[in-house]
Amino acid sequence: MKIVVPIMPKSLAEIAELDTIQYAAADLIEWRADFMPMADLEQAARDVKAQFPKQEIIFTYRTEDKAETIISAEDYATLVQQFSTVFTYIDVEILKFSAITLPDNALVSYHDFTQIPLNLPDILSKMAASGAKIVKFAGMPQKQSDVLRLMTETLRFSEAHPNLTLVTMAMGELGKMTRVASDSFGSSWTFASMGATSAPGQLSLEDVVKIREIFQ
Ligand SMILES: O=C1C[C@@](O)(C(=O)O)C[C@@H](O)[C@@H]1O
Repeated sequence: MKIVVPIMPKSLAEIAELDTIQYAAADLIEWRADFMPMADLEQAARDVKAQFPKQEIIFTYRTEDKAETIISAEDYATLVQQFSTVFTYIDVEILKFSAITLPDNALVSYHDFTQIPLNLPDILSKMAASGAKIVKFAGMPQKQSDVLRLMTETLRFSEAHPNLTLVTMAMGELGKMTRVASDSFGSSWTFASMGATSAPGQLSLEDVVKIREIFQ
């Protein structure tokens, strides 16, 4: 299981202040660009790359969880085109922006902040049908059986699509175990935090590293 650590800088100054040595154990860095003013994104992209010269970086402009992130489909598509060539992977909310032309390094994602939907297999199938090589789902369980269902459906889907990199997690307190047990149910990556979390239930990078050492 690869460990992804999100960074969520709100300004160029915050990028400059990042203590990047602390991120050494991360296999991948996720730059959550949606916290930055749009006008600073180009410069910020250069600065983020300079801060993490040796690590693979995912560019993510999340719109699903923020009512205030209002972006037109055209502007979102422009962002995807512009930054897909700059970073290792680019997160694309494909079910929301379905008209988009996916770049080769797209990682398609869908989030449900209220539930683990009963049609999770359909959601995964739709995302896989986009042709992306990496498919990610994060949902909010309401009960323990939701967590088990996410794990069961993930395992089933990963076995049916062995060439796909599948990434799933249950958010919140109930879902914490999915963040350390990814390998055992067919999810390839887990997201861990450094300081502030970018989603409820994320464990710290330090804790995930420890747990991974015990499991391996
Ligand atoms: O898609 C994900 C997963 C995530 O929502 C999580 O639950 O850890 C955190 C986000 O930063 C990332 O883009």
